Amino acid sequence: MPVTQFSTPEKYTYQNGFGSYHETEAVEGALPIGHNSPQKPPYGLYAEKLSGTAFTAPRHENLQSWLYRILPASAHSPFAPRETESYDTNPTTEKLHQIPNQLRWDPFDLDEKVDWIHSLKVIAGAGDPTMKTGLGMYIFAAGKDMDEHEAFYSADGDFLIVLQHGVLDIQTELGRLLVRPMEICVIPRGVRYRVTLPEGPVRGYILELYQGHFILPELGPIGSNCLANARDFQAPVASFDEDTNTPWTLTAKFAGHLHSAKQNHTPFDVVAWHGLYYPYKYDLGRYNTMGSVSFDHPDPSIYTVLTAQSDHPGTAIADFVIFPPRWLVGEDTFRPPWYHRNTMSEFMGLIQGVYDAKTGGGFQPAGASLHNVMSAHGPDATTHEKASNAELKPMKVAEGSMAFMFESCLMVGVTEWGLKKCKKVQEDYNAESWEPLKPHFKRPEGKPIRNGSSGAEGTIGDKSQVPHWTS
Ligand SMILES: O=C(O)Cc1cc(O)ccc1O
Ligand SMILES: [Fe+2]
Repeated sequence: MPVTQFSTPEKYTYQNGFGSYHETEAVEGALPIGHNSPQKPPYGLYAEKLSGTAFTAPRHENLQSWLYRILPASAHSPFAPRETESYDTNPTTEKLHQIPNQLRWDPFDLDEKVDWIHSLKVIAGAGDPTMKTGLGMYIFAAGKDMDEHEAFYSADGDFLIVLQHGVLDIQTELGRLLVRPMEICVIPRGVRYRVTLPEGPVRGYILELYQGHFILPELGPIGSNCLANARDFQAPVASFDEDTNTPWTLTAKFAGHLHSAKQNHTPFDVVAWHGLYYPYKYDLGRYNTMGSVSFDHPDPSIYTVLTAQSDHPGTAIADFVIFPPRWLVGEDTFRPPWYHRNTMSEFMGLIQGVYDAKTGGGFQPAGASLHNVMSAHGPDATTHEKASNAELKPMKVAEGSMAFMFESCLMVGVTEWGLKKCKKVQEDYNAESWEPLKPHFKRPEGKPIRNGSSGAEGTIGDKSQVPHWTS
């Protein structure tokens, strides 16, 4: 797939690299040299540290940045609870429905009436932000800019934002990010930002990671490149406003609830910063997709963009996986995903196009599905019929399409909103997808039926079973 080439408006300048130590100054000389916290930082700025990991986290995990700003982040009034009755994104305080059903949702509606903060609806989750465990999955749909003088942060986790519709202009303390169709971004815990909508309503999905941070997946035998390449991740450069005489509201999401404080200066006053803890974005069109060039359908882990590992290596609290346009060439292969049950839970969404495992029409852009721990799933009957009879020439699939998956080792509960209030759950998901599957088994004539007997016959060494391309 050709790499997307967006031209970037001047206001948005980026520095490239995932996990890179970045430094940036909007005014030359604003970054102290050699020091982090001189007695008097340059130009009368305050030095402030923003820690995304414990001070003592091992070096390879340690994430922090030094900010040089006009006033420190602490210069605000005490927080007061806000909309406490109506606003709750904490999966432990809302009743979660733990159900083994396969679930699928119709496309979520755009909502012109709400701003970014009030657009966040938890659909499913596991764990607890107060214990820094687990994750929350959100649908967002907003149609209004945040108030001109309001900034937001989540103390609960890192936001991985998967945009499905529209454009997000995100002014963060560390600089500006313009997130466009087919781009994703990550806003780390605590980073303050304001979202405006230059092209009208927006919609998408969010994974909030209550524990740890995203990293790039290991490449193993693939080698040192491919999948999402580090150089394609873009962090903002420092950009600041000078405003110490305007009332601002600072709104925090803390344990799933909103709290607001007042301050008389802009939070976007960081003149320079350096470090490893910053927001970033990534264009999914740059993903270098790998696949089988011989036979069989590989595990979808080969499509991982970002992963957040549990304490057990290889087992993710959250994998962000995409299904980009790609060539399928497998010989004698059922090419769509196999039927399966997974110890991991799989939440899927569709940014655009048609997902190649669900060609029956029920999985639509802006919709979603959840196949929880051990909930059986796989191609719908329409897809099975097509794929098991298709001529196996090289074929480009998912052209113009982008499905994705949030995969987690945790069993995820579905919120009251997700199961009922949103009114998008498809009652006929199973009836449309798998119940129409027909048995094709034909008992071979003249062959003995073993049924547990200790017959010695087998296929090992039977030349007629060897695939034609190896014989
Ligand atoms: O269930 C799904 O559609 C996601 C998925 C895709 C794939 O190619 C292999 C396994 C898998 O869970
Ligand atoms: Fe699956």
